[in-house]
Amino acid sequence: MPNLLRLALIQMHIDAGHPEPNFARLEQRLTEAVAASPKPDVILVPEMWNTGYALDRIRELADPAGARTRSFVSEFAKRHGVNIVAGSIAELREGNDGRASKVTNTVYGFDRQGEEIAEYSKIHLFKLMDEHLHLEAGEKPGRFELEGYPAGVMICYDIRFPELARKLALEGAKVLFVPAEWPHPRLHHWRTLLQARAIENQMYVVACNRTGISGTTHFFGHSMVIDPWGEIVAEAGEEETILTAEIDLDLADEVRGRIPVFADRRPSLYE
Ligand SMILES: O=C(O)CCC(=O)C(=O)O
Repeated sequence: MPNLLRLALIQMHIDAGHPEPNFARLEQRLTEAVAASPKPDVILVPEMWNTGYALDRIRELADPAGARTRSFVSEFAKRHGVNIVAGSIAELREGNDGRASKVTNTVYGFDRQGEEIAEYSKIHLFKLMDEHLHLEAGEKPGRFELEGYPAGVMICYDIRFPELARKLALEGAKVLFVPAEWPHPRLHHWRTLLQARAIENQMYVVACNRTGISGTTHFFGHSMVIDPWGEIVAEAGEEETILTAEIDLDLADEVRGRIPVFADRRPSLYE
């Protein structure tokens, strides 16, 4: 029996430095997404959707312990019986034992019962946008279970690190979720890297990018769903939209059987 999952990717504008309109916009988009027929099984949201890249004020803007985000997403997921991979947000973490608080770029996953099933903080901070000056990097990969299927999550710049995607695939992930804020002029990097991660790891890649302009930075959307053979199943343009697609997770096993990359690896020579 095919393991079908219907996806909805919320490609939306984000107001940098203004969490209130961002919460309101996301609630509206989530409501639109679950009103569709058929209803999605999984919803994916872009990176840093609560604050955008207002890094100079990120400490005052970040969500303390992610509490507001967690309760909002958990409640929505439960009310509508839908899984949500909730973007990522700027989360303020209080330091223990007198250590200073820190801000992380963190994604949470919630299941249809509203239970938290994933938490991952971006491992590779993007120096070109000064992330490393304001945020603290995560320390562990984002492998989780989604309705019994092995899945993984990486955030934006992380997709430039094939080792991380490979690790998740080796741990069984058949689908990789990628929330992002990826701007022009690097559309060809975005598309090529996402396709490469799908082809080399023989897994679905589901990537949701923001859209709109923030300061001088122009985000291009182009959220994508790519199958384990590298075919683009769905791709958005540059406008706000909800991109939908249906995926069959059995295809990952079929492709892995067709070209047995994982069986043919010789890690002793290159790891
Ligand atoms: O790697 C890139 O070109 C974009 C990465 C990025 O914008 C981010 O990680 O926020």
